[in-house]
Amino acid sequence: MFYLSVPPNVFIDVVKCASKSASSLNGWTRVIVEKPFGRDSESSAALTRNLKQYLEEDQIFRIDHYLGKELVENLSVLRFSNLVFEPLWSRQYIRNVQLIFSEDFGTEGRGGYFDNYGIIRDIMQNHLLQILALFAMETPVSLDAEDIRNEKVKVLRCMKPLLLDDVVIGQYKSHSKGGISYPAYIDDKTVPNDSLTPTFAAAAIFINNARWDGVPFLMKAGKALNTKGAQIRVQFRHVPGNLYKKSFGTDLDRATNELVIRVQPDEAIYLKINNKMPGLGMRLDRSNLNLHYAARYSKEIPDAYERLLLDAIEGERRLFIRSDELDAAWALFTPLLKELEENKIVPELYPFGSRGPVGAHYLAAKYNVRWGDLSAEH
Ligand SMILES: NC(=O)C1=CN([C@@H]2O[C@H](COP(=O)(O)OP(=O)(O)OC[C@H]3O[C@@H](n4cnc5c(N)ncnc54)[C@H](OP(=O)(O)O)[C@@H]3O)[C@@H](O)[C@H]2O)C=CC1
Ligand SMILES: O=C1O[C@H](COP(=O)(O)O)[C@@H](O)[C@H](O)[C@H]1O
Repeated sequence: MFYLSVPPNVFIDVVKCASKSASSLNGWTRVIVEKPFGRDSESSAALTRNLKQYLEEDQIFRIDHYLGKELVENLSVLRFSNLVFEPLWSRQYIRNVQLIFSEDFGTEGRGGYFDNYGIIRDIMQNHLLQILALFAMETPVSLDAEDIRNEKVKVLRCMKPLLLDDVVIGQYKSHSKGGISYPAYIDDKTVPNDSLTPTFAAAAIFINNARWDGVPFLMKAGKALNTKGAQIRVQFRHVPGNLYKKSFGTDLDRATNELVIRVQPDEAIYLKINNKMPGLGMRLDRSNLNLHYAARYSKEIPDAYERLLLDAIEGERRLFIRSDELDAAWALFTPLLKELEENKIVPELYPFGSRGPVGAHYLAAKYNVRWGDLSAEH
């Protein structure tokens, strides 16, 4: 097994040499490829074409380490093995879904790699989109790798390519707090000082199928923000004819159920519900039904790469990206990326350590959504 932890410009040479001089004669030869799998549809297709000169598709293991994270693996279990969730998993009950990634540090010396890609290619087109595909796909025929990947491809193909109007980009600027000064993205020595590369992006994605028609899937990813984490938030619709409407005042959104899958840190799955506060009066409260992993399990959660490497050794392809999945993913983002770059769209600056550009709030508001991670009681 070869793990290509090398710069992408040497992928093909390494694969060529490995397949000609070091492939197994009587066992198997597999190659794990790290992202970036190209920069857009064309370069990704060229990379696949070149790899396939030397390898069959089933020898190529394209890694997306988010698929190896415990709570991303658990997504299908949650959906397909609990009667209470699957019937609610559609436009009928779900108002919006949010996929949120944040880091509280900047590019810190990795700007050379990052500046050529930006946050949309670094996080959204792969990690967040993969989670979205698993979240939104139809029930697969079985847990077999091909059955699951078939469903992921189908749902990716139902998504509408992203529109510039549904995207906000940002870039962090320097900021001083408590006597400490935090650098701007362009202060990174490996980044050109006129770089327009986004370090933050928010986007609204729609899925053109019977299950999800009209439901906004909002993605948000950023570096140098106020927190580090990754989460999936599912905001359910209002209760029709709610008998307790008066108790919620004018803000009915606060009263809707929300399912939160906290991928990291401090893994948890919790459901926000309304309940009566104990006492003689009738006052309502919001509480969490909480599966908190650290409290429930004493066993350490394996690192995503541990799981994925073990799967590759065992020939299990379920958590690796098939070439048609990759094509479908690039088809969604390539027109947007081209438009951003050709028109030199200027990112909105946000201070290092902040909650990101205000544009992200306007984007959410356009679809009557509030980011769940920014609410007072998230
Ligand atoms: N670092 C990151 O944050 C991220 C990395 N990745 C991907 O992960 C992989 C590894 O990243 P990273 O460790 O940062 O990469 P580096 O650029 O630091 O290179 C990793 C290795 O590649 C070897 N290498 C470089 N050039 C050649 C060459 N011409 N021929 C043979 N070997 C070469 C280097 O060997 P030597 O030390 O001998 O020079 C080094 O061991 C890459 O595919 C990258 O795209 C993806 C996302 C983020
Ligand atoms: O692939 C990448 O992921 C890391 C974040 O991974 P995590 O497991 O620490 O959440 C990100 O920092 C990097 O920019 C990106 O290339």
